[in-house]
Amino acid sequence: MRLHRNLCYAVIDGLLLIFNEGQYADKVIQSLLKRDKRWGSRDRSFVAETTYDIVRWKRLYAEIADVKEPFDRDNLWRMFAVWATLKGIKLPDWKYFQNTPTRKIKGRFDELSKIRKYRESIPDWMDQLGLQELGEELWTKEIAKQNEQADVILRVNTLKTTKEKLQNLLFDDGIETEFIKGYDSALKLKERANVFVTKAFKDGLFEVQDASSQLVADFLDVKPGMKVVDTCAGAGGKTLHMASLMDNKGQIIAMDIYESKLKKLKVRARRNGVHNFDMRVIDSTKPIKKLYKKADRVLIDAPCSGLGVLRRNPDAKWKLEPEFIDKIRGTQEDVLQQYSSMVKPGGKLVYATCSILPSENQNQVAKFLKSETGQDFKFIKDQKIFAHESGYDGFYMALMERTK
Ligand SMILES: C[S@@+](CC[C@H](N)C(=O)[O-])C[C@H]1O[C@@H](n2cnc3c(N)ncnc32)[C@H](O)[C@@H]1O
Repeated sequence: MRLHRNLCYAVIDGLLLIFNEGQYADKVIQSLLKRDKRWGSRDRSFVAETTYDIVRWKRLYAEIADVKEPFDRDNLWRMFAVWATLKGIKLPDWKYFQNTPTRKIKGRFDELSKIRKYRESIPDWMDQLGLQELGEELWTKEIAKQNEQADVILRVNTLKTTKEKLQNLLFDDGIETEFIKGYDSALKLKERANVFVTKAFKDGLFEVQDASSQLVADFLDVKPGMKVVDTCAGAGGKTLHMASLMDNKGQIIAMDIYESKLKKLKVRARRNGVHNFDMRVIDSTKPIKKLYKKADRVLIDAPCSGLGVLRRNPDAKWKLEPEFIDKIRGTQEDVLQQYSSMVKPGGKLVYATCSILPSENQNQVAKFLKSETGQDFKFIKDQKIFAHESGYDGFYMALMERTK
């Protein structure tokens, strides 16, 4: 591979914004990709993937390059040189790469690879937390997998098409996909591609949604005609999936504390041809009280640390803080207590997170079931999904039923 100067500059500019200005990697990359209309798909994927790679391996590369935060441009060029050297890319004779100690870089890499927190490039606190919650063996395997690039998975919108038809349409656009056993509506891209520019996407024939996340709507066992509350709906990935499983029949009430997120759901729903839903912003306890014991199904897709989805959000390794995880555990407890009240007797409740930590998952469910509110519920089953076992995002889901 030959390095092109303007593409490398774009990566360095992006890293400055992500590391020093605290901007989100996906947003920064999106805007970097608009920089030069002449860039082809290879150039764009170089910028996106190199930036993500250096974000993912920040701690390891900074340690090897012997640079400290806040990084200046020279520091970032040194980290870039580490990235290129470890990838086996020949460094051009630009001033930034003069005197790059190639052999020393490889030696430092071998040395640091013996220590998990450097090898997996994670903060000390995260390594301790993972170890404490999952134990050495599980944590070591999972965090290694969380550093791999995630596949692109589509969820076919069965309101508008079938898996086979969509596969053929995408094939005509040069995008090859395959079915995934055990995931009814999923298509996996054989190679990364920008699927958002396809006519099939604009026509609402699919959404991008990880395979693990696609299991949640099925787990809740929604049926056409039911009254379903999606309490933490956000931009509605799971609302849309449930609507298609319900064949647009019945009612889904999508709630969130942020109106801006629900507005995105509205746009997606229009594209998907979903119309069996209403939206409610949770700005008081009123919308919850109004639905007391009214819902056949309630989904709590709870806010969480996101430690199961580091593959697609590598900058979360640097943005997350242990205090935030403590706070979010409190929110998880609250939402379980409050939102479970909407399930009617005989109705079902799913609590889900994209975390792999027991303290956000099964321990929360156990605490809920022991509480006074939880006395009205019985535990049916749960599923703990680890990326290193499934190949998809780390996830948790628990199914409960209201008995009285
Ligand atoms: C895991 S995300 C939801 C993802 C979404 N269900 C999907 O499938 O695309 C969690 C959501 O919970 C929302 N949230 C945070 N605190 C909340 C609360 N107390 N009540 C309701 N929603 C909350 C966040 O705004 C966020 O959209």
